[in-house]
Amino acid sequence: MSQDSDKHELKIGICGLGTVGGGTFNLLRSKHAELTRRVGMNLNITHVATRNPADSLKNSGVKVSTDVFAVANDPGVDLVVELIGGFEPALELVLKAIENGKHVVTANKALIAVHGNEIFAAARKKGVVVAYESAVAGGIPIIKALREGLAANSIQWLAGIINGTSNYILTEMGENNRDFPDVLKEAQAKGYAEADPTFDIEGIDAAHKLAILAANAFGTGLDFDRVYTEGISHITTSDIAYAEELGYRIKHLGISRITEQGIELRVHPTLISDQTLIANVNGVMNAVVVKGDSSGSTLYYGAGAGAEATASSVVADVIDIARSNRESCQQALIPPLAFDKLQGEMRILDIEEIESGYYLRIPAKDEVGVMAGISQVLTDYGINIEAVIQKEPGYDESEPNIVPVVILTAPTVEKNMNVAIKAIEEMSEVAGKVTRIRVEHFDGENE
Ligand SMILES: NC(=O)c1ccc[n+]([C@@H]2O[C@H](COP(=O)([O-])OP(=O)(O)OC[C@H]3O[C@@H](n4cnc5c(N)ncnc54)[C@H](O)[C@@H]3O)[C@@H](O)[C@H]2O)c1
Ligand SMILES: N[C@@H](CCO)C(=O)O
Ligand code: NA
Repeated sequence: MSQDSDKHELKIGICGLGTVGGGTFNLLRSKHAELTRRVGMNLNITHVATRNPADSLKNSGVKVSTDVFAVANDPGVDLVVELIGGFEPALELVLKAIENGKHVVTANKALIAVHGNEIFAAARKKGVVVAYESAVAGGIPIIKALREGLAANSIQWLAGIINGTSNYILTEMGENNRDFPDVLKEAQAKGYAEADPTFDIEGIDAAHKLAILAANAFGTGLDFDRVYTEGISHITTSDIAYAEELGYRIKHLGISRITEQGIELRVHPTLISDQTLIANVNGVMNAVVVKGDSSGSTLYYGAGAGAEATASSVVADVIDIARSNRESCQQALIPPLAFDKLQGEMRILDIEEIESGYYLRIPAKDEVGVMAGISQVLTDYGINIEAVIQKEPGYDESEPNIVPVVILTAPTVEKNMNVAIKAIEEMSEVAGKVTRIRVEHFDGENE
């Protein structure tokens, strides 16, 4: 850490100068004078590590390495900003920085969700901070809101659009009827997607972020392995159109809720009423609704990805650390997670135990009595039908002999719905797999 002589300077090392690293470098440099005035401390980039150093770095006065460990081992660095992404060498790098007594700021949700328990234990031992605001919902200060703004609440549930790439794809499919691969390519070109875009479209990135949100909201450990994870790759433009006909939008949501039975941790496409605020969050924007027992429901909205928005959160973490250094706080302003002691073992519910409404799209054959048969199966399992759409044969051009039947059900336990779906698929009048999308109504979301 800094010597007394330079305690008014925070020496920053940045590892990785891609989308977020480049944005962070530019933000810290372009706002240097203003940030110094606000924080009362020089936020100086002293060392960067990048694979292919740009010529413009040569005369920048910043030390440049190609090896990220040169930054973690540099005595002229107080704080390491990890923006290389992935697990290796990011984990080793972060642990090395901590071992060397340096604070860490990272945007790497995969790393925090999967290895956070180990990283925070090491940081606690060394008395350094590991901050990760930029890892969840890009530019939205959601970690700060949970940790500070809502600190007096018991959180009852949270739900969010927390993957910008998926939201961008669903929005473009719905509004402009565009093809999935085409929109994904565009999201990649804009720097929104992960290095491996299956993380975005299969829900893994959202599951990383949900694990981090839930740990902050409910004081649990990081339980990424227990997050039920489903992506958007099976959603069709027809599903989006049918949902709209019924007054709903399809959004990829991360949901965590405390129930009497345990805690829900799940990410999946979800039908939500088009009258809710969150249903109208489009493009790369993210939004998180948090229901506190005192605050009621609160909504946080902003850009979920992109160089500048994400850099805003990286630099906010740098500023928090600078302030806690400057004020010689006894305790770091940013604790490892929201709670010093984790809540006792809280049972994480299996997806089969969760109750929700369902949207079912059933590929029926054009035969007499098919609708009566489907209704009978649902009645047999005690599942109420709330709405039905039945189209004429050939409505869906890709399946000319099929009569699509779309049903919205009242809430039921998933285990019950699984057996009902199996029974429907076994009907001779049904031609294939049933598409199922969960439906949610959040109490108080629009208050
Ligand atoms: N792009 C976003 O909008 C966004 C938003 C929030 C969080 N994140 C997270 O931020 C991190 C960085 O994402 P990005 O979009 O900036 O990725 P990126 O691919 O644009 O940048 C990563 C950079 O790190 C460099 N790098 C990787 N390994 C290295 C190594 N061993 N040594 C030196 N350089 C190395 C790469 O060459 C690249 O320039 C990831 O963890 C990502 O999940 C990204
Ligand atoms: N790939 C992520 C980046 C922001 O975390 C997304 O699309 O949301
Ligand atoms: Na954030």
